[in-house]
Amino acid sequence: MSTSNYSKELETALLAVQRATLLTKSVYHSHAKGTLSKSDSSPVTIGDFGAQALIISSIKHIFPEDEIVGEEDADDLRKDEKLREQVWELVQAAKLEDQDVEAKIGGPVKSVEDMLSAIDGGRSAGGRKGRVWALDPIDGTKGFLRGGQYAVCLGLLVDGEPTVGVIGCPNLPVDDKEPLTTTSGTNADDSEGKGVLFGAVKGRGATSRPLTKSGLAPEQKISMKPIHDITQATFCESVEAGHSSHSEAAAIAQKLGITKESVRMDSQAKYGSIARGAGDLYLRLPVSQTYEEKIWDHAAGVVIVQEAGGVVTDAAGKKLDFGIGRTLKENKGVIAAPAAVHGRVIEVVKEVLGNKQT
Ligand SMILES: Nc1ncnc2c1ncn2[C@@H]1O[C@H](COP(=O)(O)O)[C@@H](OP(=O)(O)O)[C@H]1O
Ligand SMILES: [Mg+2]
Ligand SMILES: [Mg+2]
Ligand SMILES: [Mg+2]
Repeated sequence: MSTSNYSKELETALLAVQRATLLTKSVYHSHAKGTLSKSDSSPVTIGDFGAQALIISSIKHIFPEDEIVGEEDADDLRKDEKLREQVWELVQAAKLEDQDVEAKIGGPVKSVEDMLSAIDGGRSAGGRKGRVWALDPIDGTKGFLRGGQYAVCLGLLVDGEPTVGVIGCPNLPVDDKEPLTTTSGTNADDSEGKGVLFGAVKGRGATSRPLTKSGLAPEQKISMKPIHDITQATFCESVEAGHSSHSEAAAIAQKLGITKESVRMDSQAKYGSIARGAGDLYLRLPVSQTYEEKIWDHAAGVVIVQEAGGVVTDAAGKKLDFGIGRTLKENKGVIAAPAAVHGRVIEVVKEVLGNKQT
């Protein structure tokens, strides 16, 4: 393994994600989001395709040997000319203002064919060996469509280990200390002055900075809030009850003595929010016994939370295994908490899930 400190990977990921958020923000504000239904009946928009094209094009330019596991592929765009043209317009329009900064991530995507092959560059099967990027061009697509939180997420796995993580959250406040409330995830207006970019490298800590339209803003260190009394904790969960069981989360919170209402928010904005100390715990409790969590839904968030002083495991307390392929098929659920209380939270999760654990 190389002795790299991953600063080039981090800078590339931060700028590529920042550029992609310019595209997603423009779609967020438009009425026509070009929504399609995928084979698993989940939604995808022109924003998802466009962001994936921009980010993979940057990675391919700077790190041509790396593997990429991206959520989307270009099949629908190859079939549908109107959709393809819509995405191409977005991709051409999304430019960082400073050309020198834009050049650092490979400059503009040059043609429609380059755009399609970039999107299809995310078809890697993943695996245990070498360098694999995990990309979620829009995480929380349902939140994106609803007007809630969403995130652009990019992680680098090295030999299966989450090593670099970047998350862009256009609808979160810039201020790390703004506490989460039950409305944090709703009616987000994506206005100027909002939006945060999280970054972390394994062993080097986690940071946040405001999203900009050009070069990177100055960063600040972030860390999880120390918990002195778990009954005062704030926990986050999915808005979608079909992604994480709300009733089991409520039962776990009650057993822990937590009285505050949960904060429901879409996307990996949950990982960023607890990493910066705006919330404390993230509970994702499996609803279906067959669903396999996707590596792109967690890779970036895991590095950021770990580097901010947290521990992330599945609902049984097992380490998440990112080295098996495109999914976390050996894990069920996800629990993220400050290191000091993670063990206690897992005890209670096991009590509540009880005989449901396999
Ligand atoms: N049955 C299920 N259980 C858990 N996660 C699911 C799920 N069906 C879809 N998801 C994932 O949940 C992600 C959103 O997470 P959250 O609920 O925290 O916002 C989706 O990401 P996308 O929006 O990128 O497709 C999708 O991959
Ligand atoms: Mg999706
Ligand atoms: Mg996702
Ligand atoms: Mg997605």
